[in-house]
Amino acid sequence: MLLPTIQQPEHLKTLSVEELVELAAEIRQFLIEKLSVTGGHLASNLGVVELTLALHYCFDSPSDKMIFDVGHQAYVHKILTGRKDQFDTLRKYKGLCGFVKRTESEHDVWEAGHSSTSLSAAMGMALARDLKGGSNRVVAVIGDGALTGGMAFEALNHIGHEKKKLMVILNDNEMSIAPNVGAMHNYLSKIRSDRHYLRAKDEVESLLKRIPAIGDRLAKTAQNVKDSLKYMMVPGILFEELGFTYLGPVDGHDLGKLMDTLRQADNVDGPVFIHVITTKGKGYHPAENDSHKWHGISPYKIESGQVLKSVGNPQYTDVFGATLVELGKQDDRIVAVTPAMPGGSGLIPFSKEFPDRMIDVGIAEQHAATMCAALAMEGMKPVFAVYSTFMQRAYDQIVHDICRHNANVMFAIDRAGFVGADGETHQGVYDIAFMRHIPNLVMMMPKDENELRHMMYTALEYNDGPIAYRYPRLSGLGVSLDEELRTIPIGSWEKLSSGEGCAILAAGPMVQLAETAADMLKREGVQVQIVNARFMKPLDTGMLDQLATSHTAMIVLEEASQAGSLGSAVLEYFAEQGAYDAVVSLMGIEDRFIEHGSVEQQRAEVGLTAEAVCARVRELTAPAVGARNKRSVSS
Ligand SMILES: Cc1ncc(C[n+]2csc(CCOP(=O)(O)OP(=O)(O)O)c2C)c(N)n1
Ligand SMILES: CC(=O)[C@@H](O)[C@H](O)COP(=O)(O)O
Ligand SMILES: [Mg+2]
Repeated sequence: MLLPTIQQPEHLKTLSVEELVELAAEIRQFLIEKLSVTGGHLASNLGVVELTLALHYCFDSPSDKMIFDVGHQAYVHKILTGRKDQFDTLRKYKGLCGFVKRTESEHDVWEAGHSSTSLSAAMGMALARDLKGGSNRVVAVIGDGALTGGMAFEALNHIGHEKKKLMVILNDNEMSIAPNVGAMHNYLSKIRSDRHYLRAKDEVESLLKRIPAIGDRLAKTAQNVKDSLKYMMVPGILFEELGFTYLGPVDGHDLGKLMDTLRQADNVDGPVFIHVITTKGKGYHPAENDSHKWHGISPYKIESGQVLKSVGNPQYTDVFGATLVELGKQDDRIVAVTPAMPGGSGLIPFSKEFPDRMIDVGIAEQHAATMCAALAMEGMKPVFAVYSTFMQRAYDQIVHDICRHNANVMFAIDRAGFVGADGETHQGVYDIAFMRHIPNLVMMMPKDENELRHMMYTALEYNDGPIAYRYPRLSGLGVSLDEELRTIPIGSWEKLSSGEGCAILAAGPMVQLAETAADMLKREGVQVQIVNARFMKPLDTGMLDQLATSHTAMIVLEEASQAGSLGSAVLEYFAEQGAYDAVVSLMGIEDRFIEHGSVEQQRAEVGLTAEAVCARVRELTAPAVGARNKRSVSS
């Protein structure tokens, strides 16, 4: 066994290629075993075992900067940099992060989680190196999916212009999470797969070398022929034309070839684009067979590949997907648009039913948003199906192209709230704050999966501009689903129980949390009012005015950033009304990033628990405090 001897990358340098091959097999087995218990991004990491070994064998991290795009495929990097003993805590609360993490190791030089940032980071690090007179290498590993992200093209354009010495390694496994899409993908496929193309390239190149330099005129012609033939035959001509030296395509599982190519790249004085061909899920049959499913996987049985999914109620996402099919049958104007997340967003059923009305644009949230605006202007009913966290990429397009045009776009915002194991880069906790202040937008969140369906129908029937519904990465409550869908009056909240003293305004899963707290308080003889504050915009100002007089205090309970979300909106309202005696207490997420763990652990960390709600109610309704607070707004 070689793996126990590898504590740091330098331990690799003494190994032979044969030993590295053996080590690669051990690492694969390690990943398959560990992730069968913890879950994680198995397929992506199985695909980069040899590539990561070759990188750490040939180059010298951390002085040489190794940047992993998205960072979900950095488990091998973590194994080789002294963290293999922490893998039992992978993606667990206070355990090993599932992405690159600077606080974990000096070898982790760039964090991500969101895709397509690695090339910009590489350019920044190369620029800084040169300004400081440094000589370290800068290497970015980017997947073919991440390469479809607009930022990557912006960086390629700039890198090719500046011609800084750096390496871009394209890990091309033909997969994003789902099969990759786009013209770039098709171009890469041509390079990847056309054997004749590759053989001809060698023949042409050796022929060209034999053309003797004769007479100026003929030599000029010969050079033109050479250039045009090169244009046809050099596989990565696109990248060459952008100013890179293109190397490849190279077998990403052949350690010898990989190392030769890295050494060749190292001798190039300028930007190099290395096209590496890998198999996502390499070495584990179930993952190779279905790398979409095994991109991010729950714990599983190694022998059978059977996933040990917890049996729960249908996920909100599944209810969204099924309801969209129902609505799609009623209205052929509905077009679903996803930025590379057809599976995660629950759109596979819709794509099967309406293949030409489910559009996967690749990792291109900005493009998706603006395209939806145009679809709406042309009379379609676009559904922008997007994770809250990834929608952050499209803020300007939402303002500039959707809301300013008052385009009738429906936002299906999934993963709203804490997301659990993906942690701080993926928490869906900012979208209320960054959307509710945009003119023309309506925003709502259902208390359960049945209300989600009614909200989807409400959005479809709403023709006055952009409308968003947001829902969590959770199982539903198991409530029965109404056959008949009805519209919900825009801006209407819902009183769920009666009570005096304190009213709890809650949205989404926080309604259930409020109900748990209310049951606990009832045992103390305290009856609180619960309100399903299901519209973030517009607020139900009529109910707010009523509550301000009928109750002594209000708590706004939300799994969102406390700054700028629903609680802020309520405070703003009362301040605008001059209702300074309204006692409003906010319970949301404080001003910091919340790392990976379970959703329950993340809620507990920020005090979103039934016990904390009870304590807040007691505090607000205690006679002395109530009177004192009459004059102020607490939060
Ligand atoms: C901005 C953004 N949108 C969507 C995602 C979700 N996402 C995570 S990994 C991934 C696919 C990445 O494909 P690729 O870069 O080819 O990596 P592979 O897993 O194939 O190695 C996507 C779409 C993301 N991380 N960031
Ligand atoms: C790495 C990445 O961004 C995606 O794989 C993400 O982890 C998917 O999230 P879900 O598991 O919530 O679909
Ligand atoms: Mg890929």
